[in-house]
Amino acid sequence: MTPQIYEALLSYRQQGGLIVYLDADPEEASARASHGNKRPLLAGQAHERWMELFKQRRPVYEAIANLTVPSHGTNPKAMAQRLSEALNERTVHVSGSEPYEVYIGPGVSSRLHALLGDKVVRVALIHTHPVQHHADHARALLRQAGYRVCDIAVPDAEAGKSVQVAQGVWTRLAQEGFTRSDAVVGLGGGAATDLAGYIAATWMRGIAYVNCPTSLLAMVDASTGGKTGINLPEGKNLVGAFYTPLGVLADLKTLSTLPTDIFVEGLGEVVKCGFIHDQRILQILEDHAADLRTFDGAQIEQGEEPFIAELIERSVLVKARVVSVDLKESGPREFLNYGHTLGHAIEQLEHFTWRHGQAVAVGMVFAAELAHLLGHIDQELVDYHRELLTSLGLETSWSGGSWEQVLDLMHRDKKARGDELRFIILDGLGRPAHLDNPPLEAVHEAFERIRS
Ligand SMILES: NC(=O)c1ccc[n+]([C@@H]2O[C@H](COP(=O)([O-])OP(=O)(O)OC[C@H]3O[C@@H](n4cnc5c(N)ncnc54)[C@H](O)[C@@H]3O)[C@@H](O)[C@H]2O)c1
Ligand SMILES: O=C(O)C(=O)C[C@@H](O)[C@H](O)[C@H](O)COP(=O)(O)O
Repeated sequence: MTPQIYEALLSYRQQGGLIVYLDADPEEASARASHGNKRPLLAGQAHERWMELFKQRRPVYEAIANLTVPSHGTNPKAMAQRLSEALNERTVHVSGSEPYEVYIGPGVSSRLHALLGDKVVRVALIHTHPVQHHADHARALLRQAGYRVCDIAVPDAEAGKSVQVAQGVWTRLAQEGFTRSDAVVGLGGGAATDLAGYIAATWMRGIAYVNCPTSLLAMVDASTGGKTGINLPEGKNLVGAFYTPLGVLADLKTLSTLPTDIFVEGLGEVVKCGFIHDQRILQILEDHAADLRTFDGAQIEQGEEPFIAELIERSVLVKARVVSVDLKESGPREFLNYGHTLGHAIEQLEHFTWRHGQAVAVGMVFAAELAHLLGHIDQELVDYHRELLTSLGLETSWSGGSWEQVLDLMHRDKKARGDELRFIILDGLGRPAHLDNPPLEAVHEAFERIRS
C-alpha cells in the first residue's frame, strides 16, 4: 500500500514479472484473520476494521496483479495446487466474427461452468469409452454447477463419425427434450470432438458447444477452428459444417492416460504446423525427439514436460491465426491441409487402421516430393521431412492401395475443383503455397517415391 512498493511492483510487472492476487472472500478472510486475535491492526472492532481495509486495498491489488486466483472455500494445500495450475495455464485467442479462447493447462476443465454460463439447463456430454475417467470428472463438474447432464457414450475413433451414430445422438437429444438454449460438451480425441461439434451445429440448426480435447491431436488441431463433421463410406469428412465453439479446454491432466502411439500420431499435426508456419516448433521437436517418441503420460501428471505445453500452444497459435482470417476455407486456411490430400486417401484405403496423424505424415513426404519434382524446394528439405518424422516415430512411406484408387480418392478431396486436383506444398520452410492442377506424371512420380 506504500507508493514506493507499488512503483517497484509496477516496474517488475512491466519487465514481464508476474504478480498474483489471491482473491479471498472478505467475510471468510476476516473470520480467518480474526482467529486468535493476534493482529494489531484488527484490535477492537475487528470485523469493521477488516472490511474497511479490504475496501481500500482491493482496488490496488486488482490493479497491480496480472493473475487473479480465487481462494474461496479452499485450504492451503488445495490453494497451492490451484495457484500452480493457474501459473501453468496458457491461453490462445481465436478472433473473427465469433471470437473465443483456447485454454491450455492442467485443470482447465474447471472453466466449464464459466464458459457455458447460467442460461444453459441441459448439457449433452458426448465422449468415447477410453476417456470415461475424464468424462466422469467433467460430469461431476457440470453437476456441481447445476446442469442436467445427459451422458452420451459413442463408438470410439472413426466408428463414431458416422451418420448412424449422429442419428442415435439426435434421437437421444429429442428424447431428453434438448432446446435451443441447451448445450453440447465434446470430450475425447478428434473423432469425438468432430462428431460433438457436428451434433451441436445441426441440433435445431445450432446450439452452443464446448470442446474438451483429450488427445494431443485434438488439442493441437481438431478442437479449434470450427471444422465439424462425419465420414461417409465414400470418403472422409464429406459431411459437416463450419461451426464455432464457445471455447476449448485442453486440460493437460487428461494426457496422463494417453497411450504413447496415439500421442506420437498427434505429433504429425504438430510437425505440419512447424513446416507451414512456426520453425520454433521444429526446433523443439528436434531437441526433444527422444522424449516425445517415448511419451509417458505419468510425466505429464508430474508437470515435468513444459515443452509439450509449449508445442500445444504454438500449434494452436498457428491454427488460430489462420482460422481467424479464413474460417470457411476460401484461401489461407487450406494451408492447414498440408499432407492431407494423400493422408485422407491412406486412412480410407486402410479402413482407418492407420491413424490420422500417421497418414498425414506420409502425406507431407509425398507433398514434399511433389514440390521438389516441380522445382519448389530442394532435396535437402525433402530429406529433412523424412529425418524429422522418423526421429519422432512417424511413418514416411506406405505400401497399401493402388495408384488408381489413390487418384480417385484425391479427386474427392475438398480442395479439388471440378476435374482438377489441388494440393498444398511448400515453397520453402514456413512458406506454404497452393499447387493447382499439377502435371499428372509428377503426381504419380511423387506417389511412387513414398512407396515402401
Ligand atoms: N476438425 C478438425 O479441424 C480436425 C483436425 C485434425 C483432425 N481431425 C480429426 O480428428 C480425428 C483424429 O483425432 P485423434 O488422433 O484424437 O483420434 P481419435 O479421436 O480416434 O482418438 C484416438 C484414440 O485415443 C483415445 N483417446 C483420446 N484421448 C485419450 C486419453 N486422454 N486417454 C486415453 N485414450 C484417449 C480415443 O478414444 C481413441 O481411441 C480424425 O477423425 C481427424 O479427421 C479434425
Ligand atoms: O482445420 C483445417 O482447416 C484443417 O485442414 C485441419 C486438418 O488438420 C484436419 O485434418 C481437418 O479435419 C481436415 O479437414 P478436411 O476439410 O480436409 O476434411
